[in-house]
Amino acid sequence: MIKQTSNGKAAIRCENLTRYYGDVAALKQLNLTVPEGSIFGFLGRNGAGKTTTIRLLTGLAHPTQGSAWVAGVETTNGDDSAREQFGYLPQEPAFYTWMTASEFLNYCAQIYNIPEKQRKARVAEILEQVGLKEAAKRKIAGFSGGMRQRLGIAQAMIHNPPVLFLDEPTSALDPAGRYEVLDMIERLRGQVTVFLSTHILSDVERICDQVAVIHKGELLLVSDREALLEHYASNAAEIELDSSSLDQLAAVKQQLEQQEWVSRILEDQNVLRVMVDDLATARQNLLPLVAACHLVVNRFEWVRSSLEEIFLKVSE
Ligand SMILES: Nc1ncnc2c1ncn2[C@@H]1O[C@H](COP(=O)(O)OP(=O)(O)OP(=O)(O)O)[C@@H](O)[C@H]1O
Repeated sequence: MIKQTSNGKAAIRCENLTRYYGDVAALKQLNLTVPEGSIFGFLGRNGAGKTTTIRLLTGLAHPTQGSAWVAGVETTNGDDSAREQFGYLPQEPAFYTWMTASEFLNYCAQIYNIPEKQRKARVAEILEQVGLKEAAKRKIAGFSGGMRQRLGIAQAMIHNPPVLFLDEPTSALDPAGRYEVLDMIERLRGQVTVFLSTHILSDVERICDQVAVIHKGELLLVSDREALLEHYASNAAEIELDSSSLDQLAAVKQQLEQQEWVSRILEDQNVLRVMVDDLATARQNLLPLVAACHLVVNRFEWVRSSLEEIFLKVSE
């Protein structure tokens, strides 16, 4: 497993965390340390065990085995003493949509026993922080997906916890909504520790300092993002074909797959990403091979691995 550097105290820690649902092992023997102040990406396909992990780490579900701590307070001992230490945004958050954003947050502040005198100021502060100040008096019913998720993050942060758990905060959003939510999360860097589960690799690649990959309830790797990319860095060439050559794509792909030095080919519309094991041989042979197919190529470049390739490699 690649080394995960530790920069001081752990914001989240668990030992042998395990959960069975009947015969289904939703999570097996998870040992994890999330450094304080990091944006931690918890990456896995649907059904990998992400929600189960978050529910166990926050004490919302009970483990079959193992223990967990958030900000040094145990969450798996059956009481709610750790409640103040974290905020949680579920995968499908529910809102009272007839309320305005500030009414809703005021209500959340009451649940957390924030004294009445401080509530108004806290609500105004958090609305500003998540970029909803202008929408404070608008009813939630009219909010976009991105606005709702930012409001969800505001409710999770209302009591100023040191740790935030966000379960797939971007998966139901369109590209614009994803951008605004990721941008907002990125601005939290250094203020809180963020544990963000997702199946979207580009989100992790964009904002997370640390990455863990979970697959079928098992932790496959945990690493600093850069170390991960470095470790798995394979060389790849991107070939963007002109639309006039698209009908030859399948034939070219087949030819490339037969080469010993090609390890994998990903296809995305008119772009082929050819990953190679032997760079020297590939450099000599790839372009001539493409040229021999009489393709019209708009772009050809050598690139390094993306998280997507790494994910495919480790979760096969
Ligand atoms: N309450 C439950 N009862 C039975 N099985 C469950 C329960 N909750 C989760 N599971 C099973 O545990 C496994 C992990 O589910 P989990 O919801 O944690 O995955 P996930 O990575 O969050 O996926 P998704 O993004 O689809 O929610 C799955 O096989 C799921 O069917």
